[in-house]
Amino acid sequence: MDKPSFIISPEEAESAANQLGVSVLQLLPSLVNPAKSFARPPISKFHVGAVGIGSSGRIFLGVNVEFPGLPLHHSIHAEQFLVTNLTLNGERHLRNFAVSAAPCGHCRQFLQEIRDASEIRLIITDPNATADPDADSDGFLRLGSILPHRFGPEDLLEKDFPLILEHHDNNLTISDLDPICNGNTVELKRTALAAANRSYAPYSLCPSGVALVDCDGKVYRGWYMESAAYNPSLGPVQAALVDYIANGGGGSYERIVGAVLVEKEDAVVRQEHTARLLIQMISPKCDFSVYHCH
Ligand SMILES: O=c1ccn([C@H]2C[C@H](O)[C@@H](CO)O2)c(=O)[nH]1
Ligand SMILES: [Zn+2]
Repeated sequence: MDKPSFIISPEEAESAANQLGVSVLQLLPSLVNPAKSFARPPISKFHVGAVGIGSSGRIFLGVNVEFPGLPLHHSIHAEQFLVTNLTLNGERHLRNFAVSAAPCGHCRQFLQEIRDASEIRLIITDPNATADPDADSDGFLRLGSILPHRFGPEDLLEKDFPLILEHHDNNLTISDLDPICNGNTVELKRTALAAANRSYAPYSLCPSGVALVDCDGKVYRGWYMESAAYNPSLGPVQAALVDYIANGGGGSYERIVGAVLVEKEDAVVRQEHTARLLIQMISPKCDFSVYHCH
């Protein structure tokens, strides 16, 4: 593969694995280094790459992203980027992933939102990582073995509640969706509403979605995703930036010229102020509007 993209089709994965004489599973660790080169860590300069395979056979990449000028908790971890990439592309399950460094506690926790999280297998490609006696013969470890005694969705939700990668529709609407405003705003508003409808906010019941448009008129979107442990939750602007980084051709954030957030008016968890702060910091001239849904 000359230019690794953030998604690799099952056919491409198969042919790359054949060329290297390895299985598709063994291909994952070999994609971690190329993935690392797409990370955006201007604060730490520490590049993290995560490469996972979904139940469809597609391979997804994740990288870490940091935002100078803002507190560190705005950062996107590579594993969170990977989960966002999976959900934005309708992938229903993550079975195996490779990652350049041991996943931090926050990521181990965020991954708990995936059904049967303990059964997800991972391999840490850092050559300094200590060999784990619990690893399978192919070197992969179960997430459950590095996060025992888990706190997760089943502590707070009904057993069959749809989890982060599973289909759900929040059935949100905006009463005056198409008032007289220019076409661009209508499209962004519709996209942000559709994103909010896919938001995973089972703990606060405050879903939200963001649409971004770049200077070429290309639209990106992302939705808020919560963690049972609250703090590892990922904001809707971060999720939309995952789409921008994965599909925007690698440009700077200043190319983002418009942003729309859709959230509930009476939300107990509101994104508006944080979203404005982040967007203003990364693209000061970006136009930002908020619409309320019901
Ligand atoms: O599990 C982890 C641990 C750290 N990082 C990132 C966050 C930050 O950008 C940098 C330094 O912590 O590495 C990840 O992406 N995943
Ligand atoms: Zn992490």
